[in-house]
Amino acid sequence: MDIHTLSLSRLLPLRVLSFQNPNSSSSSSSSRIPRSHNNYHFLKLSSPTHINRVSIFTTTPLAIANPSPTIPTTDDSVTNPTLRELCQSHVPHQLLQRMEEVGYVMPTEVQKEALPHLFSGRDCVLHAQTGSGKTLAYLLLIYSIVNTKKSSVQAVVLVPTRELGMQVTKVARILVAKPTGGEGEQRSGAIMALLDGGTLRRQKSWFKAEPPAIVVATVESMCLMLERHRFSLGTLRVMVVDEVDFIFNSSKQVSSLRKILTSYSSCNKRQTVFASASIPQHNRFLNEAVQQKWTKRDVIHIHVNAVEPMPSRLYHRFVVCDTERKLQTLLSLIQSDAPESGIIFVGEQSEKSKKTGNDPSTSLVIDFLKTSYHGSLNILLLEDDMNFNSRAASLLEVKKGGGYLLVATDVAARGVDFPEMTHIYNFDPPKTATDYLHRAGRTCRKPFSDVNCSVTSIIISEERFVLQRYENELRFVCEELIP
Ligand SMILES: Nc1ncnc2c1ncn2[C@@H]1O[C@H](COP(=O)(O)OP(=O)(O)OP(=O)(O)O)[C@@H](O)[C@H]1O
Repeated sequence: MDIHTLSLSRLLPLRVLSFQNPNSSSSSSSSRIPRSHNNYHFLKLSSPTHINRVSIFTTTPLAIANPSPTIPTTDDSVTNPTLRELCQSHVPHQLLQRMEEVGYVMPTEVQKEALPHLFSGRDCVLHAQTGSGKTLAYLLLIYSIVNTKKSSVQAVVLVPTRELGMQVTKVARILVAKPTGGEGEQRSGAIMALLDGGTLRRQKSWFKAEPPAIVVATVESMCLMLERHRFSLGTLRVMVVDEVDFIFNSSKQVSSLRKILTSYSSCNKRQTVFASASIPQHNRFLNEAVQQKWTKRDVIHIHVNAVEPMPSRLYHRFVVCDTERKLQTLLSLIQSDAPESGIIFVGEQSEKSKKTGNDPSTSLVIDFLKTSYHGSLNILLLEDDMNFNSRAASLLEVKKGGGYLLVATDVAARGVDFPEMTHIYNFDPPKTATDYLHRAGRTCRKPFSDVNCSVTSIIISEERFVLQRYENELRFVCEELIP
């Protein structure tokens, strides 16, 4: 078996290995961890104090990361290429212009490592931090392959939620919009979002009359289209599965995804990309991908920042209180933090709790904030049980920019980009370390920014050990806030 794993932080020469103690007065640690809050003081460290944070900076590409040997050079365009330089002979000129206009000039780490492999036709598993720019990496591959003027489906992006689908579609459309002063126009309808919900029927007939070049679809919608023979994968050149671990873990989606991948495996001339910030047991996954022929044998695993799966500008805190004090504690935190925008994650209501007629946590939090919070942030809700129009309306508000507090279930935890987000609150604890990672990853999403963001878990004392497990697994340190 010929699977290549490029775990950059393991393979690259480690440039800096720094151990920082938040009690030290070094400027780097103090700039990272704000020390004073109106109502809270950091009094206690929850983990051993001798190793507080391990930051590993891996900025030099290794020869092994490239398909051809690296020739040592002092030329900056080789060691530090721009996105234009990486994409030059692959992506249409107009799109490069547009990309720069939008603000994508320098590649993020995962883009720098992945794009040469993607352009060379290799199947790839993109495994990199939340907010590290995986979406742009696979969209650039798609635009290097498809002819948007042609009426046949050449690329499919599969996503687990409608919200993520809307976002990917938006970025895909922004990239092919006419650049200022540029020439030519894209075929309208070259990109289609095939997401569950109201417009699906209309889209199906449109799909038949004039197939789009690129389809962004939820797994279930795509499976339905295939089963009803409204669509075949025969013309496909590239398939991307975003948040792949989530889909494989979802009892609702996994069998549909397997059907799609099995059907796709018989296509010729195909390229496959899987993406996520978390791919537990990735070696097993890669083996299965090859065995099931979802990918070619030389699939490449691009693992960026394997040691530090969450952005290093993110700092983690927790506060312990009684269940009855949780809402009040949340309010105090919001008042002292004064977030630009924040998400309050709450657990999904169990079937049992629904049957007994209890209110879901989301309603409790929303109702409490609407009566008790008197700040300027707009209070919004996003949860599974909302109808599609209300979900879309909340997302639209969020996408207008900062200035909101979004009360959400984990439906908002995967892939959705909230660039203005500065604070995450876990009102209910995440169920797994992976859930923690994706919730926390909704902040710090401006790749080249140095703004600090925080994630705060409000827990009862019995939940402390669960958080400790997440700290060990994800290798971060959580500080206790004492009210
Ligand atoms: N090269 C770049 N330069 C500047 N900004 C970028 C670049 N690439 C991506 N971004 C921005 O970074 C943010 C995060 O990107 P993106 O949503 O693709 O991350 P991701 O890796 O898919 O995250 P997740 O794992 O959470 O899905 C977006 O706002 C995007 O516009």
